Amino acid sequence: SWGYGPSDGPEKWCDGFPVANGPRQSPIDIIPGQTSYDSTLKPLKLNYDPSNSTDILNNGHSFQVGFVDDVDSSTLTGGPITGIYRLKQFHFHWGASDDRGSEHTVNGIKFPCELHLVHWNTKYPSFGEAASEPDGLAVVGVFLKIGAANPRLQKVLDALGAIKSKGKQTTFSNFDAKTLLPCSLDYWTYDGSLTTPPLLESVTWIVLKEPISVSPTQMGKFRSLMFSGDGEAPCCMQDNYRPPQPLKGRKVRRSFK
Ligand SMILES: COc1cc2c3c(ccc2cc1OS(N)(=O)=O)[C@@H]1CC[C@H](OS(N)(=O)=O)[C@@]1(C)C=C3
Ligand SMILES: [Zn+2]
Repeated sequence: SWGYGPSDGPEKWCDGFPVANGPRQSPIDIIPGQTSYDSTLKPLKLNYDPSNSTDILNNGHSFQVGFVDDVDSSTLTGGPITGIYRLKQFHFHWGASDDRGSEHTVNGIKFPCELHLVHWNTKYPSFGEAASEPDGLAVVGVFLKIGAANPRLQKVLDALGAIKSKGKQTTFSNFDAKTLLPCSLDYWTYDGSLTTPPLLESVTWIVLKEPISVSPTQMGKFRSLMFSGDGEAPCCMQDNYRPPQPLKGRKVRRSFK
């Protein structure tokens, strides 16, 4: 299957997933001077119920915190989307060193890490089905910038010891995903795709302008995870990011002046 190495990484994904060369692939380089302010964009409304995180899983590509998504308890509304989208999971992408790791870039600048909060449109019966619809998913992207240690991240990072290798999973309850968001919800938005296979072109991307902080020590904790499973040749989980893809004429709008 696919990965982030020289033989199975982003340059090879088009072999198994031809949509990799499609018209609305993600991530992209965001060039603020080329975005257009859209006064009709609504404020983002993120109503996350802290009690419905369920588990934390090393899926061999990243780690993800899952949420109960059979009721409208953790939802995204407003912003560029219509209707109600439910939070399914959040996960991160990061680098082997602090000079890279984010998927979206801003004026070509890479951040050391990027958080993705994945939501699906409740007009469809499930995440899996929504994932193949052009308006099926909405992912909120948050950049992490090197600075002071972020206490909001610590509970997540302290759980990583229990899911070091691929396939490991443990319960992770009462985590309020809202605490990971920056003060400002100003955002850029564009039509894109999943950034990992199956690379489906079903995502309305909502990338927050304001980053949250992470310390170098905390970044080290991300890199202590393994792509590999127990009994496999150990391989550190790092550089699990797809580089920016061609814009192909897409417009990027912004919610702020
Ligand atoms: C399409 O069915 C599944 C897709 C899954 C995916 C992921 C995780 C689980 C998936 C499960 C799928 O099948 S299912 N069981 O939900 O029907 C990826 C995690 C990283 C990536 O998110 S990103 N970077 O694009 O924002 C995800 C959400 C992409 C697909
Ligand atoms: Zn992601």
